[in-house]
Amino acid sequence: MKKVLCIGELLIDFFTTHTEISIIEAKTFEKQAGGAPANVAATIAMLGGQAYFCGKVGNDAFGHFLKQTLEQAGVHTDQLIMDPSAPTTLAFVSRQKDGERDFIFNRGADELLCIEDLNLQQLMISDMYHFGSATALLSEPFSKTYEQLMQTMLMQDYFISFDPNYRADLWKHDTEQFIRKCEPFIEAANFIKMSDEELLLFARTDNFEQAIEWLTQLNDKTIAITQGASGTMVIQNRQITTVPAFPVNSVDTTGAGDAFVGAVLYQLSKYEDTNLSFNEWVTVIEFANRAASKVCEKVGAIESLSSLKELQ
Ligand SMILES: Nc1ncnc2c1ncn2[C@@H]1O[C@H](COP(=O)(O)OP(=O)(O)O)[C@@H](O)[C@H]1O
Ligand SMILES: O=C(O)C[C@@H](O)[C@H](O)C(=O)COP(=O)(O)O
Repeated sequence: MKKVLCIGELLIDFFTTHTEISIIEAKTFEKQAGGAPANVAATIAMLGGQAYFCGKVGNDAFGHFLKQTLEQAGVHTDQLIMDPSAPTTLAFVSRQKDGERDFIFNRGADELLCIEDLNLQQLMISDMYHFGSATALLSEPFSKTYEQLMQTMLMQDYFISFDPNYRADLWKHDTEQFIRKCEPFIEAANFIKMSDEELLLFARTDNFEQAIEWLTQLNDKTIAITQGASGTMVIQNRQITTVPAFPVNSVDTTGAGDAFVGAVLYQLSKYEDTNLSFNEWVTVIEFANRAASKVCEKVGAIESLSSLKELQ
């Protein structure tokens, strides 16, 4: 089984304890471990895969809670840096009726990850690498570190996975800057997961058909467009199909996208050769839809992964 390293943010998600309430009005919040690439690593480990995480938290109570949560999920944390000079990053999350979420990010240690913090030799022991841009590409030094790591993995011809994870409030709606930062990752990746909204952003159109046409020109990679309860569209060269979602009673979709990516990477890590045929990809996506739907049945990202054990 291949080793998968997920690089990016590990943070505390403080969810409003009531739904359909704004962060302004909310009085109480619930603490949960989160951070998109960390959620991916936890999913892989919970499914029985070999997951590694690389990122930075503060050497404070929140940082220790996060490290412990990842380790309990079975993720290797040798490359998780605990910085005594910065607080752990916090996100405040409110959930609306339509499943949309509002975020306020208090950035801390995660954005301070430098290449000098890392033991590159140890990082290179993995075979597959997952990048997600939610906070990583936003500011230096983390964005530089991220680009350098991606280029290093690309030169070594490792398998690269990418999830753009657009957060409008973090990027202050500067979609051009977001697209520009993501483009090298889209070019380098073997597997990309995007939501349908992100697809329209990258294809620079409001027309879904035109956006799909743009996608079919990205050769030699497999792209999954997640569409919530409508399932996932999978595209490889010019082949396209939609794999239906698993119907569930969804209470919170936070982490569904990450569980989806984690489940894809877990399945891929079991193959000797990751150059799968289109039909093999469809089977992988069916499994990932099932894993993602499980996460929708509970609140939170990593906390709702316990039900994945039955899928092992
Ligand atoms: N309400 C739902 N019912 C069943 N499955 C869902 C639901 N919402 C999401 N999923 C599953 O989770 C995957 C990712 O969800 P989505 O919300 O599209 O991603 P993201 O969290 O990245 O925005 C979907 O492709 C689907 O398989
Ligand atoms: O990393 C973030 O942006 C916040 C995460 O903590 C949160 O867990 C999340 O948004 C998960 O992403 P999703 O899978 O796209 O719901």
